[in-house]
Amino acid sequence: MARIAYFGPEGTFTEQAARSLAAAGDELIPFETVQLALAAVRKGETDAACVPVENSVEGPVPATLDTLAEAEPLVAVAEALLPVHFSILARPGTTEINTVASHPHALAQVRLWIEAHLPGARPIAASSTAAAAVAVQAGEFDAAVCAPVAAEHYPLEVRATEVADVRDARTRFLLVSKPRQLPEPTGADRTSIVAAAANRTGALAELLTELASRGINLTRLDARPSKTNFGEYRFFIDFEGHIAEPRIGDAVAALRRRCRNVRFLGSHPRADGVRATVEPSAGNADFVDAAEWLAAVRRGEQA
Ligand SMILES: O=C(O)C(=O)Cc1ccccc1
Repeated sequence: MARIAYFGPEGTFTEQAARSLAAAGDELIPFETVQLALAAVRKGETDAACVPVENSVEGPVPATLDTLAEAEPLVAVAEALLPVHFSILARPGTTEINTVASHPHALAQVRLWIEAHLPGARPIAASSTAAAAVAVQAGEFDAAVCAPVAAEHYPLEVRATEVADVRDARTRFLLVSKPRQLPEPTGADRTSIVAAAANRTGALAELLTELASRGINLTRLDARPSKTNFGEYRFFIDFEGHIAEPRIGDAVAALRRRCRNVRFLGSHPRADGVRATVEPSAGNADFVDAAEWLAAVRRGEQA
């Protein structure tokens, strides 16, 4: 039985994601921020943490990326992909809605709906969708934009369901733990790293070329400021494949050679099950064959 921290409070999308990743009997423990959920794993208070990492409409979740890049290393061991549509909750009897609170990612995804259905209502940023529900319950705001499950946790009235400006929006969540034995490769895996490229002409292009030349398909590239030197960036790179595979290991070792700093953020099965596309001559068998041939040449057994 594992203890799993999640970005809460109860009723967030992240709780839904954590439930989908947890095994029977695991204990789920809410934390008010992404940083606190990840700190709980680092301190050993929990075995893992579930946090949002990217949204198909709003892009990366900066708190997650920055916290994974700093302090003691953590690695993603699994991921979940949730469809994201929202319920609008209000206290029973509320007639006028002047303020609508939610997580900034949620507000950004219902801006048009609010303009059309609650004209003039002021959007208010809350730490999470469920924190907005708590604030509405306390009378601080009139309505909250929430995950559908929030209606089961808070005594609020559901005013609208299936709200979303963009159909089929999705958010990807990570289950993160201290570095430990990696999940087995499945053929449909994702590897994540964060790299501080040297501050010189072509440094990022060189990193990407290390991946491209080994036929590795990127699934995400985000730049975040290093925070210490203005104009210096960290690059978060996700790509298809598992670090146990020769071609992926070869590429990550090349990045380690080239960069001031590389941190491995995990290899795990993709939630969408999409198998890696491998270019001709860039398959694992090709890398193994080339390494065996080279070893034989070096032993003087082949030319
Ligand atoms: O606030 C939440 O419920 C979260 O889990 C973060 C989030 C916010 C908006 C869309 C998806 C996830």
